[in-house]
Amino acid sequence: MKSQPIDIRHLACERDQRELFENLSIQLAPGDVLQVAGPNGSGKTSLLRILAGLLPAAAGDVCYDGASVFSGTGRDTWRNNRLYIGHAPAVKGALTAEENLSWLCALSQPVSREQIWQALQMVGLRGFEDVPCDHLSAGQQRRVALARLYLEAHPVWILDEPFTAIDRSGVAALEAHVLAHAARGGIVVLTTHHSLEHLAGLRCLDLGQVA
Ligand SMILES: Nc1ncnc2c1ncn2[C@@H]1O[C@H](COP(=O)(O)OP(=O)(O)OP(=O)(O)O)[C@@H](O)[C@H]1O
Repeated sequence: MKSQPIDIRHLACERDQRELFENLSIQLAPGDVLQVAGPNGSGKTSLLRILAGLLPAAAGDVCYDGASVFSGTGRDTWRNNRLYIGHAPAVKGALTAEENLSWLCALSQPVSREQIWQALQMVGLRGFEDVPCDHLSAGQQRRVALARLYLEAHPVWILDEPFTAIDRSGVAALEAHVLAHAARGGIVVLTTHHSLEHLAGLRCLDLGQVA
């Protein structure tokens, strides 16, 4: 699904009365993959949460298709167009992988059992559909959360540390999926401490140089 442009304008972030960054401006076009980099505590997660609409900005605006994502119909449109996966896998331990995905996806678009099984196969979890998530490893739990990228059709992905606890083949598969999404006109904003320099066309925003 093709994204509309994203315009981040003069954004500022404060946490506990400490300024993390200010006057952050960047435009993202369909096909862009942006890695938000920077040292621990520089505000990468905070920026992604602001973009996702989960944390208020101290100043500035973010526009999607020309409308502010912070209020009114622009906010509703944005919620329908962006998929945020936070740094904690956010799966419920008592529920199976299939039940978690069914529940998570129902918030945006209901999916069939077959679709869920296909997505779990894509992230290497075929055969684990019926296992409660608290019986899965850390990497497997993250794979359950990442299966949403194969199920939901949002043009904008906001991914906080998606590679954490993922093994080498899983990282390669996810990188390929991110590039394929961008090639279809999607936009991906992600944080990671992994080097992604080998990804063609990758853009980088270093918060260590913005503050
Ligand atoms: N819930 C919170 N309440 C108040 N301050 C917070 C909260 N979470 C984070 N902070 C502060 O905001 C700052 C930035 O945190 P953030 O998680 O955005 O950084 P980060 O760049 O993602 O770090 P890391 O690389 O360690 O994941 C930190 O100094 C942290 O203390």
